[in-house]
Amino acid sequence: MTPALDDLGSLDLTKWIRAGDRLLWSQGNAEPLTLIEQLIAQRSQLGPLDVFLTLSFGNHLQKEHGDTLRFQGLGGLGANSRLSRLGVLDVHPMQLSQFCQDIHTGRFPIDVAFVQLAGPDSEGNYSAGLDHTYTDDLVTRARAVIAEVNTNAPLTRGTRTIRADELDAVVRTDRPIHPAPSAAPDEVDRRIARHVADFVPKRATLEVGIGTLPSCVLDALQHHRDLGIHTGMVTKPMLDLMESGAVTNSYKSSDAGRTTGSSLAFDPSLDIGQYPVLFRPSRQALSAGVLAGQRRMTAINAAVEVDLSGQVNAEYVPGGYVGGVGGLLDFVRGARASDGGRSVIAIRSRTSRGRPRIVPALAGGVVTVPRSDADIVVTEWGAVELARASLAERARRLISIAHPEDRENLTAAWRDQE
Ligand SMILES: CC(=O)SCCNC(=O)CCNC(=O)[C@H](O)C(C)(C)COP(=O)(O)OP(=O)(O)OC[C@H]1O[C@@H](n2cnc3c(N)ncnc32)[C@H](O)[C@@H]1OP(=O)(O)O
Repeated sequence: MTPALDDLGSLDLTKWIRAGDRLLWSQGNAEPLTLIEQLIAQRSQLGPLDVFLTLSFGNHLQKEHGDTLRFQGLGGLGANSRLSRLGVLDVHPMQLSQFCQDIHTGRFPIDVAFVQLAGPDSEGNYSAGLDHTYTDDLVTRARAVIAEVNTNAPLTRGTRTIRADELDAVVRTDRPIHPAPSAAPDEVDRRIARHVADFVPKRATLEVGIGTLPSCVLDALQHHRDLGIHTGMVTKPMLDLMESGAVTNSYKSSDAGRTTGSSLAFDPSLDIGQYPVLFRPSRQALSAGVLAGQRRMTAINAAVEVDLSGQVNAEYVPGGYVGGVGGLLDFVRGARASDGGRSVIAIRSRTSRGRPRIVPALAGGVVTVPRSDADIVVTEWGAVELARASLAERARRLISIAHPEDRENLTAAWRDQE
């Protein structure tokens, strides 16, 4: 029988957490902030703990919490980049599919899980709400599962619901959901989006990464028809395309008629129950066979930088991690293995500080996508295809879409490398 803890005052984490434990919690909009605050408050009573971080939108963790909490994680995704730049985040470079599979099998053991849930439904069961990425794996595998049920989290259709007797403790809250950061697209983003849209074939199944650029790409697909979506995070622009008829999911090879995702970007104006969306754990959604089996799987993702041979860094900038492997390599390889599929890496040619993003050598030598997996690279200056091109041809093509003021330096650097 699950203890009902109606207010946080009755929650004493020392009942469930032991010194040396590894903790993992729901990610993105689903971070259980009440439980995290309680962990921070009680940390000195709990002893040293490994806190494993995935995607975070809030700045709740501070360097000084490192007195007891050892921060580890998949990278500098979202707000975790701050911890990396402060030098207190130990990164595990893992593909998201493998990470979730390893939690599921117990090869990457999690002792204590904090999960944000929605519900209960009319039968008394809970939904993973905004994040199905690894919630099922945590509930199945962790020694202790503590749930924060948020009345603002929507009930979402997953592959299963969570029974009350699978939870060790439940805290209820009506605190607002922490929003994802958002930035308005500018003309450069729109130019990139138009180039990307040219590579989206009829009846393609799309994966679109998160961030300003990918949202802008979705806006550029308004005149397409009968597209499908099989992605990581489901966002409002995707649901808008479902309403307009650009996305029908009719030609998908699996989950036909439904958009497939693993998490939902929270938007208080959305009634997600009205849309045919199925949320699957990432270990299923990112499985190589499922992605390769999709019709014209088209993966569209951002990156930090691309080198002249087509290697992609989506993780690291001088000074720390700002991204991670995430589902990027899973989607790139799945798209390339799919019949008629394409992988598009879309980047602005320079950062906001004028640093080139097409470079002779990647920062810190960090390769997220090997050059043998390169397909299409797009900037605001155009799009080039790298698959089946020689190294010399790749360099020539990539220099042609670099910022015009960087092309001479890049050409000289390439000659030096030859
Ligand atoms: C479930 C799934 O995972 S689905 C698949 C999608 N997931 C992935 O692709 C995982 C890997 N990708 C990512 O993490 C992200 O897409 C990123 C990091 C590559 C890009 O994310 P964005 O939000 O567009 O990053 P953005 O371009 O704003 O860069 C983030 C920071 O790095 C800096 N930066 C970016 N590129 C560079 C560069 N080449 N040199 C120096 N700094 C750079 C930016 O200036 C910015 O810094 P700031 O926060 O101080 O302003």
